[in-house]
Order: sequence, then C-alpha cells, then structure tokens
Amino acid sequence: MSTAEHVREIETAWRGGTSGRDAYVVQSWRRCLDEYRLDPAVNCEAVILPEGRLKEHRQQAEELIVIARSGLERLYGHVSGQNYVLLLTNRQGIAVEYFGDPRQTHELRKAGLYLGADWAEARAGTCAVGACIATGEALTIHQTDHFDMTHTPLSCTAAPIYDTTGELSAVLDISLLSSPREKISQTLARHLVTATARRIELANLMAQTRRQWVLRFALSPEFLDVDPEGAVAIDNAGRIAGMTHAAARMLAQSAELDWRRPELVLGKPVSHFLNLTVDDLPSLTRARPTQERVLSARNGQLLFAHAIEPPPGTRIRAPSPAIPVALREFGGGVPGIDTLLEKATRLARTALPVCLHGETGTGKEFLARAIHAASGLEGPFVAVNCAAIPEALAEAELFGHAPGAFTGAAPKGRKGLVETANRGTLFLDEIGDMPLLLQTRLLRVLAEQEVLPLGGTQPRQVRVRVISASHRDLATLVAEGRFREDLYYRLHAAALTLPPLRERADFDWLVERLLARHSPSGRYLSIAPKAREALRAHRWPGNLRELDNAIATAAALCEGGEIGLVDLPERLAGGLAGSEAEQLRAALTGCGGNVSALARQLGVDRTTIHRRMRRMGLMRHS
Ligand SMILES: Nc1ncnc2c1ncn2[C@@H]1O[C@H](COP(=O)(O)OP(=O)(O)OP(=O)(O)O)[C@@H](O)[C@H]1O
Repeated sequence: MSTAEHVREIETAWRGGTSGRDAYVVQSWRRCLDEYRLDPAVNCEAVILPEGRLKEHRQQAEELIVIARSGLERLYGHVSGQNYVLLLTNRQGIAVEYFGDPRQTHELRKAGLYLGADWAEARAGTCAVGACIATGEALTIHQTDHFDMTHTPLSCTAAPIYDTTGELSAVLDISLLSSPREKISQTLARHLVTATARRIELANLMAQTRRQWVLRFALSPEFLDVDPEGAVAIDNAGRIAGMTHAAARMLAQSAELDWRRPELVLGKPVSHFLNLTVDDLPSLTRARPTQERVLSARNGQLLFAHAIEPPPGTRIRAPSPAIPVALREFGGGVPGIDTLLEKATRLARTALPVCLHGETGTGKEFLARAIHAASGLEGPFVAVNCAAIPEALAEAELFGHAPGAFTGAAPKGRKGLVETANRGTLFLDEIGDMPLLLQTRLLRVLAEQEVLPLGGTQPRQVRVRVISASHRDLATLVAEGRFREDLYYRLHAAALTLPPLRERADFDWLVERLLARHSPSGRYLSIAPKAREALRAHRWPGNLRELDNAIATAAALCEGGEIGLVDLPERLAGGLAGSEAEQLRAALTGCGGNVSALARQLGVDRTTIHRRMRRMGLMRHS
C-alpha cells in the first residue's frame, strides 16, 4: 500500500466511511487525528529514551519487572523461534523490559522494538501498546493498521496488565519485524500474551496479599489449581480487597456493573457478587475435592473455586464483641492478653484510678489511651511524664498558676495539665519519679476534686480519671519511704500488668500490625522468613518501642516490598546477615564479577545490586 492510499483510507474512515478495519483501529486513528493532531503523511521515527530517563522508569517498575520476569521468560521461550520480540511497557507506554534476538539489535532499535522505546499513542500514533492503554483491552495492530508508514511493516499484539486495584499498570507486547499478510495469523499471539498477562496479575495478587484470603476461580475444575482464570483477595470482614482483571470483569458482570469502574467493586462485600460469605471460605480450601467446590455468581454463572488461607500469624482474629475496638488494637487472640483486655474493658467503664505496670516500652501509654478511648469520657487524654518535668516547674505545669504568680509567669495565668484533663483522662507516666512534695499536692487534688493554681486563691473544680504508670515497683518505693503510701492506695484501685514483648504469644500479630503501620501507602510490606526468625530470637529489652523502631527502619531500607535480614538493625541480624552477604558474593563470582550480568539474572536494576553490596560491606572489586 502506498503512503497516499494509506492516508486516503484513514481520512475516509475518519469521515465515517466504511472500513474493513477493526473498530479499535478506526477509533485509534480518530484519536490520532482529533486529539493528538498527528498527520498520517508524516513519519514519526521510533523514539528511544536516553539511559537516565529509562533508568527512572525502570526503577519505578522494578517490583513489577521482578514479578513478571519468569512469565516473560517463559513467553519469550515460546515465541522467540518465530522471531517475536517481547516488550513490557509501563502505563505511559515506555518499554521497561525487553527480550529480543541480540543479532538483530540494530534493526529492532530502529523499529522501536527495544528497551526504552516510547509507544505512547500520542507520540507514536496507532500502535498496539498505545491502543491497548487507551482501550484497556488485548488487541493486535497489524501492518497498515499503524497510523503512519514508519511502523507499517510491524505486527504488534498487546495485552494489558492490571494491578490489584483494577488500574492498568503495564502492557505486555509481542511484535514481529515482518509478518504474514493476514492479520488472523496473530490470533495465537493474542492468546499467548493474554494468558501471560493473566498469570502475571495472579502472581502479583499473591505477592501483594498477605493478610487476606485469596479466592481463585475457574470455569472448569481441571484447570482450577494449575491455571485459574482469576483471583480475588477477600479481607476478614468479607470485602473485596484486591482482584485480577479477569476477576474484576467477572464480578462487575455478575452485578451488571461497568468493569471500567473498579471502585464499584473494590471494598464491597463479596456477597454482592457471589453467593458466598467470608464464613464459607474455609469450606473452599483444597481439603475438599475440586468438583465439590462450586459456587455461583449473582448472575447465575457457576464457578469452581479454591480458597487460600492467609498464612498463620497474619490472620486477623475474629473480633471479640466483649472487647471494644480501641482495646483490641493492643493485641490479643491469645489467652494472657485477652484476659488483660477483658479486665481493661471492665475498668474503662468506671471512674476508678488504674495503675499500669510493665517494663519500659511495653505499651503502657498505648493501653492508657485505649482505655480512655473505650471509656466514652468527653474530655481529652492528657499525658504527663512525671520524670521529664523539671522539679522547679512541675507544680505550675501540673496545677497551673495565677497571673504574676512568679517571675516569668504568664501575665494572664495558665491552666495546669490537671485542669486541661478535666472530664477526661490524666495519664501520669513514671509516677514513681514524682517528687514527694508534688505527691502531696496531687493527693489533695484527687481527694478533693479541685485544683488550686500556684499563687491563686480560688480552687477550681476538676473531674479527672487518673491512669498512672511506672516501670519501677511502687510497693518497694513505698517501703523505702520514697512514695506516699496513701497516694499509692489511691492510685491503685486497680492494677494491670503488661507482659514484656519476649513473653507475648501474639508476637507475630504485633509484627504484622507494625508492618502495616510502616508500609508505604497502598502496599503491604512482607518479611522474609529469616528476618522473622531473627525478630523472634531477639530478647527485646526495649520491648514494643524497640520493635517499632526496628520495623520502621527496615521498612525504609528494604527493597521490593520485603524486609530481609540485611534490612534489620545489626544487633538483630547478627551472624545471619553474613551468610546473605556470602550468597551475594557467590552469585557475583558466578557472574564473573559482572554486576550487570547478576542484575539481569536476578531481574533487578544494577543500582539495586550496588546498594546491596554497599550495605553488606562488599566492595565493588570483591
Ligand atoms: N499494641 C501495640 N500495637 C502497636 N504499637 C504499639 C503497641 N503498644 C505499644 N506500641 C508502640 O510501642 C511504642 C512504646 O509504647 P508506649 O509508649 O505506650 O510504651 P510505655 O510502656 O508507655 O513506655 P515507657 O515505659 O518508656 O513510657 C510506641 O511507639 C507505641 O506506639
């Protein structure tokens, strides 16, 4: 076909004339003319991004590249014999991964079938990647389907890859430099890319889903376990937490919704779409024969299903209605902690003073806040660290002062912390460190329920609930004459003892909570088995504070969404980190010391290898 004929055909189609082309081709031609103002008579040579820009795009897509790699290699294995080139592009259409015949590098680069090629429709005109991004569907752009003559020798077939929230995140493309004349020759190519995209989405969903059930489904029982059609992640409340694209389409269809609006599906109860609740999931595991695991969608479609439980320790416990939500945040699902929380629940509803005992960092303030939240008190929670206020200022800080009560006093006077906590909770941390004089004053406030500011004459009514805490043994301090006995009894209407972290049976649950706290938004961090082992083995003298800090630091350092041993503070990783360094050293030696070769083998960016080497103290030349 000559350029003039090609341009004429595009103009005819644009005017609404009949065309033998697929509708998505004509729609893309229209976008090129109307939106991007491209001219089919002007050739747009392929654009390959410079190294620096490509690196940025690759770094952003690194996680996906790692997950997709084995699928891509398998696909390339199937198609390389027929001269196909394989490209993985990001959602901007930039090729961030490439498999092609190295002997043809020059021709492939020229044609844009290469790493760093920009296949955005607005730049390259009608092309498979661009049209796939625009429509969200798998398609083939064959020879003269392309917009201008630059790409008309090519035949390109692309399938979209969606993330677990239903957003298009990448495109998988296989292309031929020269192809048979008939477009139908590419039907098999389309099936292949679509199947690979589906498997990449499944792998991605499994990698992203740590704390939820995963329900895989297929239309026939034979393929359910080996090659399911789609999968949905379901949280403990029975809501859809993630899905592959096929699942998104199936769910949308069952409720007669538009599959292009994943927000209508995500977060909704699974029972809106399937005849299923979260309680049915345990009966759909592989413990039962496949043929019996049948369920129906709301539109009557029958499906074979396979439910996969979240790994032990990551399961969120069945909510215990007896313990309010605020207190359930503390932990539980294990006898010792549940008993503690049940007691805290009963105390929260009273005005009784509570004293919390526990080593430093065991969560005394955390629990005090939870008790306050569960108490329904309308006033604020005010925390006072009795060990941190200088003695000279303590009285004014706690009880306030009248105008001009002392040099440097606020001219209008100031409310003390006790009064600030009126109708709420006053949390007195490290109460054992309170000077004796202040203890006397505090005792009076508690007994009389009024506070007299320093230098004031008018006492003010206060109603506060007091929770105190100490990591020191107050009874011993009383025996030593360093703590007032009468205050001790007033604060100790009830006592709760918090166990040290090393004794907590809900340790794994706490780790998961802190992982969730420090996960970057929209992504769950996971932890490698060896790193988890190291966490379990540590004695945790700093308790939850130390664990919280360790996970926060590891979350900032880790790569690929998984905390490894090397990401943990040295005192935790200890000798184990050495063996990981050894592994890296051995792998590097196996690649003849070539960092790029190792990066290719592991499917990561070169900078990642350099970073790991630096962190493990492996110098470049070693
Ligand atoms: N159940 C929990 N879940 C998540 N984080 C927690 C939990 N309990 C405590 N933490 C975290 O651990 C850290 C220490 O908790 P907190 O300050 O309550 O301990 P503490 O016993 O009052 O310490 P100290 O004796 O030193 O005053 C805080 O960062 C807190 O957020």
